[in-house]
Amino acid sequence: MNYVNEYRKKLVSADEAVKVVNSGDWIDYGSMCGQVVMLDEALARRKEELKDVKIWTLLTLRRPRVMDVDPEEESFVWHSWHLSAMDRKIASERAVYYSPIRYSELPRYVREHIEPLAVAMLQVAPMDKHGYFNFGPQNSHTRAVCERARIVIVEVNNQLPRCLGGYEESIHISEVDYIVEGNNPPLPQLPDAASSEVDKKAAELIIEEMKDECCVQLGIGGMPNAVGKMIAESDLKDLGCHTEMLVDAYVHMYEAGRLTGRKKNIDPGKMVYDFAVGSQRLYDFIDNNPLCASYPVNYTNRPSIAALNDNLITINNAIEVDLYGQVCAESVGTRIISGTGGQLDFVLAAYESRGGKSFVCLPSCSEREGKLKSKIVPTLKPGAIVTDPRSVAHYIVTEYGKFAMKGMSVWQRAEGLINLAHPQLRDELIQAAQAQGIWRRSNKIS
Ligand SMILES: CC(=O)SCCNC(=O)CCNC(=O)[C@H](O)C(C)(C)COP(=O)(O)OP(=O)(O)OC[C@H]1O[C@@H](n2cnc3c(N)ncnc32)[C@H](O)[C@@H]1OP(=O)(O)O
Ligand SMILES: CCCC(=O)O
Repeated sequence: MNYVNEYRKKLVSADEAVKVVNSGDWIDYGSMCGQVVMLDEALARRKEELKDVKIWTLLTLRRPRVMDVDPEEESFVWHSWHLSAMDRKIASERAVYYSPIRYSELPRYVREHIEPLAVAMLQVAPMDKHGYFNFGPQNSHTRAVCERARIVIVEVNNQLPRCLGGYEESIHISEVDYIVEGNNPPLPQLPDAASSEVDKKAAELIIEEMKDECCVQLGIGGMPNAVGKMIAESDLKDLGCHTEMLVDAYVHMYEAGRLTGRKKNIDPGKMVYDFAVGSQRLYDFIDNNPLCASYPVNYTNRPSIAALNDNLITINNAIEVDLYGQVCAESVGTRIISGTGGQLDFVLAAYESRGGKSFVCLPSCSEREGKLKSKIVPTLKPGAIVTDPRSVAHYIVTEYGKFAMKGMSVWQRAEGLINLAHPQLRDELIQAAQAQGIWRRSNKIS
């Protein structure tokens, strides 16, 4: 079948396409590398005509034009399923409304619980000969959004890698209402940041717990990426990849011969991921690569699926951990930093996996205003969000050690966690533990 005529009929300018948006509408802007660019500029040009257009997105990587033209938030309201560093910056200037959700639940939530969206707009790769537009490196909940929208507008970007499924990695032209040919901006790049000494020490402690053939999930943030790079330099063999976010570290692991996926129980031989953000090297690696399989997040992150892989090792980051073992990975007190994302999904999945282990890693402290501030804290700051309840978190790791706290009593947790704190900050934590009634006389610090 030839789709060229249908393509021509649906092809419009960005200004023409965004005429379908009305005041009060809920619309979706695409996620991550797939957020719209030309359509965003065109919508921003309609600022004076529109009021209260509510925009959904997830993990903003480019500053949207609609935010710049509407500082009073009269025309456009920004909603995110997960905040990126860019969203945090926007949130310091104006409201960004976050919806707390376990990321694995998002496609079903979109399909079954939100009101139909007026418009879904998203970037896609150029149409293939079968009439499909590939979503690029953001499978996520994209297909669910398209199904739930009355009108679908695609903005074609020939820079988007074609990410093979899995499933739900593309949309057919018959399901698209308007096509806009974009100006092909390069993808947002996450620099492959150098690892600190603290990252390296934590990474060594985690790698000691890993064995050949285990399956690796790396979470978002500096430390998990550092662990990934050190895995590439280890002598581990036949590792597998089943992850939400594909990052450069997996390319390092693959190229170093560490990662073959041969022993995975599901999707053997495939690097399974939900979305990818990284350097151009990563985008080139996943492009049309049958080694990689992109899946919606209700496949990658659902604990009962991820856990089908034996020896699932999940490595995520946190902001603070309290002496009871509650993990906060998404706020500093009431100040939102990110979101639950897939962290809880993968903590649950690792424990369900035969031989699996979840690691939440963080530097023991940060230095602010010339003072060391512990990230192991007596209690979380007022308003801090518990990402992983104490009943599910498994290993906590800092540069000073690791502690498997699952099932431990509160006094064992206090001891184990204080041993992960910076040595200069341990005494005050012991005093707090005593005051909280979770320190026994026999407790000791190594
Ligand atoms: C993606 C997957 O594959 S699945 C699951 C992974 N998802 C998750 O874990 C979701 C929640 N986790 C996260 O979002 C991240 O891992 C984080 C936020 C915990 C850490 O990410 P990093 O990029 O390493 O964080 P970083 O150290 O740069 O801190 C982020 C911000 O919080 C601030 N911050 C972090 N800890 C503290 C603290 N204890 N006190 C004050 N501020 C803090 C930093 O200053 C920084 O602020 P800025 O962006 O305004 O400069
Ligand atoms: C998009 C969600 C990212 C995360 O899980 O942290």
